[in-house]
Amino acid sequence: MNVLEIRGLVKSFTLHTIDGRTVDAVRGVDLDVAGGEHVALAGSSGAGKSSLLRCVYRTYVPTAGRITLRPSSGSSVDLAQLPDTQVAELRGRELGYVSQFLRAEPRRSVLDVVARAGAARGLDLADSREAAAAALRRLGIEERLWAMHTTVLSGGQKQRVNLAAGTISPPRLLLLDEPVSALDPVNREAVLSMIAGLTDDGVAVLSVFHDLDAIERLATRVVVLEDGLVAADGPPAAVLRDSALNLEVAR
Ligand SMILES: Nc1ncnc2c1ncn2[C@@H]1O[C@H](COP(=O)(O)OP(=O)(O)OP(=O)(O)O)[C@@H](O)[C@H]1O
Repeated sequence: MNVLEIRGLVKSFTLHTIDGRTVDAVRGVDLDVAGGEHVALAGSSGAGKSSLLRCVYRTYVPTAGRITLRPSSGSSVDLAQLPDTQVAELRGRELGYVSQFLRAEPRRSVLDVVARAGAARGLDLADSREAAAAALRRLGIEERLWAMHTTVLSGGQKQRVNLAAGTISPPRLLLLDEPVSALDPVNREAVLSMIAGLTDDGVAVLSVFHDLDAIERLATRVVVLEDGLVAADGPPAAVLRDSALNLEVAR
């Protein structure tokens, strides 16, 4: 069953500082993601991949189109039209987003940051701290780092804390924007297996990886964007080897 159905999605930006010029980042995209499916967005720089993810998470308000999310209970909602307060509620249990950057929280410890994400997903205080500890162990964050402030972590540690927070109590739909870009090979491997496990558990995943190997290993489908439009949609093996699509995915 589809967890996410996007129809006719358009996102345009008006550049007020440059003569009010308009940039059309997403120009009419249709896309479905079912539970237990991992759809990877591919395509060259500026094709609209991150803008599309941000429209689904509603960091960006879409210019036109529908983004239907089927929550675990209750009726479907159109994320494109939903009031901000209801979007905030959905960002708990239903909708998760992990970008390559950890939002700086100067006075919070690593454990707090992850536990707060658990609380936002509806866990009570004790459960959220326990779940945070489990998530940090899963991501290989040593216990000696848990009391530290997130600002002092290395790039790779920050990225793993971010992943721990994003997956502490897996949402129904997980959006990933280059989540392994700062990781060393060992940690990258651990994170890729964890993401594969989430898909096996039925989570719907929509991702951007600038890494062909990660896409081949994790994706059940690849959607190639070109200039804000879908240029291809199919199984990874077929789509990634279609040289005509001129994929600029960094290895
Ligand atoms: N906040 C914004 N304001 C203005 N233009 C934007 C904004 N965000 C994205 N764009 C523009 O939209 C287009 C698509 O950008 P987007 O970041 O979605 O592409 P992408 O496929 O994710 O690229 P990359 O692989 O380089 O991250 C680009 O031309 C970009 O400059």
